[in-house]
Amino acid sequence: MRQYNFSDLSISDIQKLISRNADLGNEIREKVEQIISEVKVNGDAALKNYALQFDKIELPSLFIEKEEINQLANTISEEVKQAINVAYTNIKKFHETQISNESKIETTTGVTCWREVRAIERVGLYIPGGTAVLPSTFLMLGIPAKIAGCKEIIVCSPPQKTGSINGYIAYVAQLLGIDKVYLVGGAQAVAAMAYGTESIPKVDKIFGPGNQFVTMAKTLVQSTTNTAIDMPAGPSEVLVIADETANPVFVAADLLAQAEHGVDSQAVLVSSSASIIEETLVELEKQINVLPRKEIAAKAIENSFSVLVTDLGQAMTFSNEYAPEHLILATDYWQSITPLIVNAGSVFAGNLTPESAGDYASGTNHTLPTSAYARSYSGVSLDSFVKKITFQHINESGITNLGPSIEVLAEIEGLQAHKNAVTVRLLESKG
Ligand SMILES: NC(=O)c1ccc[n+]([C@@H]2O[C@H](COP(=O)([O-])OP(=O)(O)OC[C@H]3O[C@@H](n4cnc5c(N)ncnc54)[C@H](O)[C@@H]3O)[C@@H](O)[C@H]2O)c1
Ligand SMILES: N[C@H](CO)Cc1c[nH]c[nH+]1
Ligand SMILES: [Zn+2]
Repeated sequence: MRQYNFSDLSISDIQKLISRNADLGNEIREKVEQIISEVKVNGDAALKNYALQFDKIELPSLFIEKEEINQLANTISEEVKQAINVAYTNIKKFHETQISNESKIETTTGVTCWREVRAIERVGLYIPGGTAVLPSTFLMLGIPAKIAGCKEIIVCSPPQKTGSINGYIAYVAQLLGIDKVYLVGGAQAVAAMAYGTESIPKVDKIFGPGNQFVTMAKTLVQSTTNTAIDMPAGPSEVLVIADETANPVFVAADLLAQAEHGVDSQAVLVSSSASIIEETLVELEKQINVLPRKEIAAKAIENSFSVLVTDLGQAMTFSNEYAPEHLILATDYWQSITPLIVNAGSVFAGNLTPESAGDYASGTNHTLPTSAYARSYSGVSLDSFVKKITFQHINESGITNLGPSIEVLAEIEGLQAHKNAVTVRLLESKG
């Protein structure tokens, strides 16, 4: 982990730190463009070839259905089912609070405006399954999709060594009432959902996190098809703000929790205490050695850094520039700095709040913007699965009241037909 002192950093140093590993872009873009065009032209055949090439599996069928899903779901222990049920309940509770209930407004006499919510009809959920299979991501995407009432929910996840999905993914599918899962991963899954293949229907919007191939594919199909995406949700990252009240054992554990996701993950420590930084570095060494994914975590930590700041205010300045996917406030004084937060995907407040809680089971969604997209995007929520359609109704007093203003505005824009659409009604209502 590289170490910096905030007061020694120039603006361009800060820009460099904030850019993460953006220089990987071009090479990955070319590869992903190639995958997308192959899927567009050769459909299912291309998907089977990529399963062989990247996942090392020969697939007789690109999907599994209800019977096999139920059999696989039965293979998991009661203890795991219970834990998944706890997560399911909390995530559902939190997302149900997001059901919107807007009222109609009469903006001026006789003119009523309102919005009505409609579910996006066909959604595609990408559940990562490369270096780790993530049933938790299935909960995070499937629950709001179901609450929203999406008619068709297409689920893609990379095939496992068994040529199928694992029992945990199957159990979540069963809980959500999803009867089909496509065994397709990576950029090819995104291409399939954006263009459609013989087996996989084209969807209106693609959701879900993934590695750099998945994230690049989402970004590309968004600009070349009419399929939307949730957001760029790439390699996981965390920024921990720690003061002298922080516990270095907890801080190191939180940094490693995101570092173990992938070699391209970033774990950033911003602290007003030099000794907390030192002790955390020692803890990192200790804790990393017992991790099964220690090689991955070690690479990510190597690509990560710490910044020594003068106080919590300066820590927040850096954090807002970095715009982390996850922001942990490892301080007893967290309430004093939450008003200063401008950019973050999700915030974990106080020393007893591990980021893992949000990853799994507290209720908030873990599909969040990475690579500084937290500056402009929110994480996935119920809103991501719906459209809000505006309506208006104008009665006779409304057109009499508002019509003349519309006529003037149309006139100054030189749009006579717009003006006429009002004038003919005004003439009619005057009799
Ligand atoms: N931002 C978020 O909200 C969030 C949430 C969960 C996970 N994540 C991130 O998701 C990522 C999951 O990545 P993963 O790799 O484990 O799973 P993944 O499912 O995203 O990717 C696996 C697929 O990548 C493709 N692939 C692998 N190597 C390739 C290559 N050389 N060329 C082309 N395609 C290739 C294969 O098709 C494989 O099936 C991690 O980076 C994790 O940090 C982010
Ligand atoms: N931390 C990931 C989001 O960046 C989500 C996740 C899934 N499982 C564990 N963690
Ligand atoms: Zn995680």
